[in-house]
Amino acid sequence: MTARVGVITFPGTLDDRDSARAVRIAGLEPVPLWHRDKDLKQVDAVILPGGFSYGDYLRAGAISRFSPVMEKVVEGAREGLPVLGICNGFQVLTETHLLPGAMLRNNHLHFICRDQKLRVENADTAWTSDYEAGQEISVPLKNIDGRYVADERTLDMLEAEGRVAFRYVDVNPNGSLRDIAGITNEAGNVVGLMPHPEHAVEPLVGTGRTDGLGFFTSILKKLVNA
Ligand SMILES: NC(=O)CCC(N)C(=O)O
Repeated sequence: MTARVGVITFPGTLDDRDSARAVRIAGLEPVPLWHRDKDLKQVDAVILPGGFSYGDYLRAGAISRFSPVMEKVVEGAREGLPVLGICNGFQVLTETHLLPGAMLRNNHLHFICRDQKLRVENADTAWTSDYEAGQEISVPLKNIDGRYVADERTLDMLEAEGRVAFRYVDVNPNGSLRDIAGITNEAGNVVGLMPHPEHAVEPLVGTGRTDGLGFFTSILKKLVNA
């Protein structure tokens, strides 16, 4: 028996299909969830995919956090449900305060779309256990509101607790403080990052790299082979 991973679609979500595909390639069953769903259909984990939910109006993720499904996501996350927010999904996670900090416009004010090198700093989370700490991976990055910020105290706390899960390597593409590309909550079940692992899971497409697959095999191991 395999585990079921919910993939939420908000109006304006773009990457739900690729996320579901990555889940399937890893050997898990993707379960489509709609932003108006009032329950999570008993899934074992949830992915908030990338895109422009609600057109990024007000602030990216600011309206999605009020979608009915988010009530259950927040409740589940607090009880240990694994949740992964990718790009716009990370923006939603900061807006719901499941993860600290906020995403601002890139410091150069442009949308960027390219492959980006990252270092996996924390390989002990639900979504990164199939990587080695310190491992460098390259996956696509595509956003305009990708600049991670938080106050100094929060940044120091994240560093001290090992909660900076990913850091940009070689170049900081957007002015994110301390080169932060993604973070985790204290328990390691909620992870958010700006780059897109779900777009780098098959050798025949894109750059041919499969560096993003580890996110999905990590959760497979946690849920099925644990
Ligand atoms: N790829 C994405 O998820 C884009 C995210 C986004 N809303 C931004 O431009 O910042």
